[in-house]
Amino acid sequence: MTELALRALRKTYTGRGRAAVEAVRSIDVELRSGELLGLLGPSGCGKSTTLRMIAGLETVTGGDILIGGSSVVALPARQRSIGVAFENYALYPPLTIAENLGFGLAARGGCGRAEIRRRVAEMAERIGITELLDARPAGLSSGQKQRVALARALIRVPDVLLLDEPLSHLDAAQRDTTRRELKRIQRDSGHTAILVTHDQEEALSLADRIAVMRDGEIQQLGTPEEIYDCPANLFVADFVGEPAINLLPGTADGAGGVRLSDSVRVPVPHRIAAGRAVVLGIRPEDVCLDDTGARARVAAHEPLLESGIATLSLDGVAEPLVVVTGPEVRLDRDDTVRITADPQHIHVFDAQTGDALR
Ligand SMILES: Nc1ncnc2c1ncn2[C@@H]1O[C@H](COP(=O)(O)OP(=O)(O)OP(=O)(O)O)[C@@H](O)[C@H]1O
Repeated sequence: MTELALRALRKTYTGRGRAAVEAVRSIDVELRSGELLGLLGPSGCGKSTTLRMIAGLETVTGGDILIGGSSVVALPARQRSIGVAFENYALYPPLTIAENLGFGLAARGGCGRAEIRRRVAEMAERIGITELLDARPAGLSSGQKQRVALARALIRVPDVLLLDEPLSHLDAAQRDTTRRELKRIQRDSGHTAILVTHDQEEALSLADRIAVMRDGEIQQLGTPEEIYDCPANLFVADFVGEPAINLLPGTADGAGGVRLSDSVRVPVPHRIAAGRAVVLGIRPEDVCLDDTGARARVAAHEPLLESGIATLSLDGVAEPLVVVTGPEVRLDRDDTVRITADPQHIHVFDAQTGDALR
C-alpha cells in the first residue's frame, strides 16, 4: 500500500519586488507503508520546503499530496495525521517537557490523563529523557531539545512522520545512539517517514530509499546501495561518498577503455564510441595498491587509525587521485606505487550532460 504520494509537487515563492524562487520544481515520489525515505541534498535544494508542504505549513503551488490515497492539500496542518520533528524544535516554553509531550495527545482527545502519563513516561524512557520530564525547554541543551522534539513527534503515532535534520544538534555519541533508536522506533511502530538531511551518513544508514535533490528537483531516487553504487549523474556521484569520488576527464578509445592522458588508459565496464568526452568516477576505496597495475607517484599520504588516505599523481593527468589505503600501509612523498581498479567499479559519465553512461 502506498501511504504517502507526492505528485508533480511544486512550490514557487513569490514576493513583492523580489524575483520568484522555484524552490520545488516537480517532485514525484511514492512511499510504501512503513518506508523511511531520506531527502538528501545541499543547502537550498528544496528539502525543507517539500517537508513543510507535506506538513501543511506551506501552501503548494501545484501538484498533489496523498496520504493513504486521499489528497490532503486542502486540509489544515492539524487535520493531517502527521508528526513533525523540526530542527528548530518548536517546544512550548511555559510547559514542562512532560506537558510538551502530552500536549498533542490531550489536544486530540480520546486519551485520558492516566493514559497520557503512561505514554509520556514510556516515550521518555525510549528516547532517554526521563530525567528531563519536569524541566522546561529553556533549561535544556540543544541536543536535549532535539530529543524532546523527536519524542513529541513520535508519541502521537501519526500516519506519517516528518523529521527535519533530527540529529543535527546532537554530539557524536548521542547521534549514534539516537540514530539507532530512531531506526528501531520507526521500524517497530511502522511509521511511514521522511527524513530531511544534508548528512549523507545519516541518510545512507537510516533510509530505505534516498531521493537526492538539487535545485528543487530529484536527481536520483533509489536504495542507499543504488545511489552509492550506481549514481545516475555526476552530481549524485560527487555528493554521495566520503572521501569524495575521484572525477577524471578523459576520452573514450572505442575499445573498452578511456584515455586520461597519453600514457594512462583505464579499462571501463563497456565500450563507448571513440572520441567521446567522458568523466570517469572512481571511488577512493575502489582503487587497490598492487604490483601489476598502472604507475602512480605519491603526492601525500595521511595514515589514519583504521585506514589511510593517499593522494596520487598519474602521469600526464592534472587531477589528483585520492585512494583509501590499508592501515598498515606507509608511503612517502614521491614514492612510486602501482594501482588497479576493477573496471566494474568504474563509473563513466558523459562530459557534457553529466549523465551516467551504462
Ligand atoms: N519563505 C521563503 N521565501 C522565499 N524563498 C524561500 C523561502 N523559504 C525558502 N526559500 C528559498 O527556497 C529554496 C529552497 O529552500 P529550502 O529551505 O527548502 O532548502 P533546503 O534544501 O531545506 O536548505 P537547508 O538545508 O539550508 O534548509 C532556497 O533558494 C531558499 O532560499
